[in-house]
Amino acid sequence: MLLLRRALPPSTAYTTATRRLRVPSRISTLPHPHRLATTSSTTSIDPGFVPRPSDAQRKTIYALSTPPGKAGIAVVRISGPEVLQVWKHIVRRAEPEPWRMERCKIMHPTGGNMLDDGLAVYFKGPKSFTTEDVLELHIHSGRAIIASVLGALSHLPFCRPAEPGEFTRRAFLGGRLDLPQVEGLKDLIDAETEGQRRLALEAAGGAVSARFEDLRTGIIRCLAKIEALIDFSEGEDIEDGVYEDARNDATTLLATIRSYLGDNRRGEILRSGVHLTIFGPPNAGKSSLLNFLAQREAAIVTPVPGTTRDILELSLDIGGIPVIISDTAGLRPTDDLVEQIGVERARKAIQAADIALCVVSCEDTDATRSLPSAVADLVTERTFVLFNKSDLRPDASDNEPNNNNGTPTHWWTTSLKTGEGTAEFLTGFAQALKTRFDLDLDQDSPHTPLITHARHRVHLESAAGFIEAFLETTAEDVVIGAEELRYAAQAVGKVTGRIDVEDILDSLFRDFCIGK
Ligand SMILES: Nc1nc2c(ncn2[C@@H]2O[C@H](COP(=O)(O)OP(=O)(O)OP(=O)(O)O)[C@@H](O)[C@H]2O)c(=O)[nH]1
Ligand SMILES: [Mg+2]
Repeated sequence: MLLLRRALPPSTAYTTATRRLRVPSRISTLPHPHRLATTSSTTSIDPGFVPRPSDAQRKTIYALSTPPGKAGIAVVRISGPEVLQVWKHIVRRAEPEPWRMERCKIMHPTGGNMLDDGLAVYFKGPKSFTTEDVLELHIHSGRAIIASVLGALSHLPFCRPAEPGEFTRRAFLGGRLDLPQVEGLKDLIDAETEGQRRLALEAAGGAVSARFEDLRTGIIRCLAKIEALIDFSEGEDIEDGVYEDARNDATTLLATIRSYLGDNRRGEILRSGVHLTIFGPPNAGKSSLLNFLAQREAAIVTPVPGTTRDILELSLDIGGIPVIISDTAGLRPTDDLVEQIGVERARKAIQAADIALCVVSCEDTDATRSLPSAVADLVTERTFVLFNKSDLRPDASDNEPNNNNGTPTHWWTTSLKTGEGTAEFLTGFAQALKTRFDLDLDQDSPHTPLITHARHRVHLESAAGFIEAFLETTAEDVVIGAEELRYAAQAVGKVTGRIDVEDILDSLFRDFCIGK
């Protein structure tokens, strides 16, 4: 049996621990929009109503939720405590049956004229997107119809137009979404490639939050063991090896966090795009390659070496991966001031890139495929190489590139003029990108990167720092150790917006096995 030395007198230790656990900024205790004060008088639509409530008082918001313009359907979303009043004045029917779509006439609340013949569905809170009462009006999408319906809603004194993102903000405040889900929802709407869609869907669905929450729960379990040591007075016994258990758990948690942090920024890259810089000697076909990838004449191509001077950037989808490609000036010594600046910019772009693709003309290499001196030092085993203009050197070998800095792992031979080798290049290049960034888009969630936003990384870094600090403490300093773990849990909780550990601690303490 391990007998514990108390770090503080019993009463002090208990109150200190209890007080520390009460984190006042608990998100879930924020006033729920349903509980915000509204008065029955604000529901009046008497035109002579004085005074009109301020925007801040008008809790029912409305907005067009679909893009404006001509289309089959537009959806106007209304959320807040006065939704049933909106129904009464706009749809003019008896109370709606929740979650059931109803065909209805959309009427002007004061004018009495019909605005459109559409559909309406009422989502009774909290089973709605915002957790408030929500009404969706499905109307025909045309500028005049949309304007008339939004104009009609503006006549209701208890309604106001929603601020950007306000529906999602209410969903967050109502506890319907946490921060990674909010980020995921935004990323999902912004997603332009398959990879981005999958990543964002996972976050929006709550899987990312669940993984962060597992991590946080793990830290709190560890903390619970340390708190147990603090709370037992001298002479009381507790299971053997609790402190060692906590240290082992903390070591495992630290390794897990470190493995998330050492992900080569896969999630951030997949979300925001791989930065790829095309470089090489002048006239090798760099701009031709950019145009081939973009499937349009984005860059000027001429037989004159030194055509490209500045950096030209394009965003493309290559095999489901978002890629931001930069075409650069050909690298060569030059007296031309403008070209010198272009070459300098090219060098900086190579350094800043996640990946670089060196384009070399087959004419500029020999049978051993030595790379031209202007680029040789910039090509390493992490650079991809494209030998272009194979039509001009039908005898060109298929050998690997020969370089002083290490042999590139991926290279291809093409003629962008005849199209020879371009299909193999495209497939191989997309695969090489996936391999390089470990982005296997065909795999299911266990492979999905956890960190997709810089703020996730910041909070995980600080959690790792606190766990390391805990591991540096000894059994004599359990109170300080507990504090470090509590900070670590809070740091992870900041990712999801959950920073209160008390609820989990309570339940863990209840279940915690104490050998007495
Ligand atoms: N024969 C042949 N010509 C090509 C091929 N690819 C590009 N070209 C030509 O090579 C010339 C230079 O192409 P660019 O794409 O402008 O080359 P670049 O590397 O961007 O050149 P700079 O911008 O001057 O550095 C143009 O006349 C292209 O039409 C190819 O595969 N075969
Ligand atoms: Mg060019």
